[in-house]
Amino acid sequence: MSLVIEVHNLSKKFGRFQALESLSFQVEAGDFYGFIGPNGAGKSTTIRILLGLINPSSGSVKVFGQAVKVNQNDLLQRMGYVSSEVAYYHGMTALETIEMAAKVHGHVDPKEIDRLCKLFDVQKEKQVQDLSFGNRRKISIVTALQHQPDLIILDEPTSGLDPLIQKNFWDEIVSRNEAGATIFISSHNLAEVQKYCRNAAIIRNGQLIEAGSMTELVHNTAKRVTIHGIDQLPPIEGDVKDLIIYENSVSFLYQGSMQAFIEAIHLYRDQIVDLEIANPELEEVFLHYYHLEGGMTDDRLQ
Ligand SMILES: Nc1ncnc2c1ncn2[C@@H]1O[C@H](COP(=O)(O)OP(=O)(O)OP(=O)(O)O)[C@@H](O)[C@H]1O
Repeated sequence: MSLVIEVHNLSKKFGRFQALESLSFQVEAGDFYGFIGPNGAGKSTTIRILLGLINPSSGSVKVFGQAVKVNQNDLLQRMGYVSSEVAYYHGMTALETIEMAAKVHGHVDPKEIDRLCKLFDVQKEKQVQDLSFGNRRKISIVTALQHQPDLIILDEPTSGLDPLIQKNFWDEIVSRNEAGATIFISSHNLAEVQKYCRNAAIIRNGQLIEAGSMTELVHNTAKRVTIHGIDQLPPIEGDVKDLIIYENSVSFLYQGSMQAFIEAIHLYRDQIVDLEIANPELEEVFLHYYHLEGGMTDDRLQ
């Protein structure tokens, strides 16, 4: 399988601030890849480097096997990008803005513009400065998709979109992925990432903390255990977090040996009426990583 994105030892400094540090990950052709991390983790900075909008301080970035800066124009023809913030030239309508972007690409089918505008309910004749945030975001989605890119990079694409448009958006992105496009998405909506992405990377303070398949990310961390019939935590050896004690049940995240767990709950075998062991939601996995020692401290100013 060929690689569409190769990020190797990438570092970026803004003055004395180390925004990215030795970041490495790869995205294969046809993947649906999630890029997650809290505010300020370095997601947009990485994406801007991938697009050649800013330069790395060190390390290398390749897209479709080519150095981004060397072949930027050719590469951008094959990429579609929805940025986290949208700004357009005032005095132009939504349609004029979309058509201007189409001219830059040079090979956009007007019927496709029309289809996408209908799908996302774009207010074509309104001036961009008069549009709401969500309606401006729709322009950015149409301009990112209209030229049938092979790589679609989405930075917080659904923020500001109403639920109906969000659904249309995901249907469209899934069908583009099924047709062969590679999707790279940064999002704070972890339910969304878990639902659609096959692989993901988690970054914190500019560093990669985990990357792998969505199944591995969710399975290799703690399990969510709920025991019905008792109202105290059995003496389990292992890592127990996020304990919630209800009137007649306990629920917690457990990471440790299953044998130790079974031995501990065996002591309560006469009281236990039901037992649930589930993989946590991605949101719980995310919190697990961010509450590791030192997780929230940001000491990147040097
Ligand atoms: N041009 C810049 N000059 C100085 N610092 C910057 C610049 N751009 C980004 N940063 C800093 O780099 C860090 C990473 O920013 P970035 O926008 O990549 O984070 P993010 O993960 O996309 O966050 P969010 O989820 O809030 O969008 C932040 O602390 C930000 O303040």
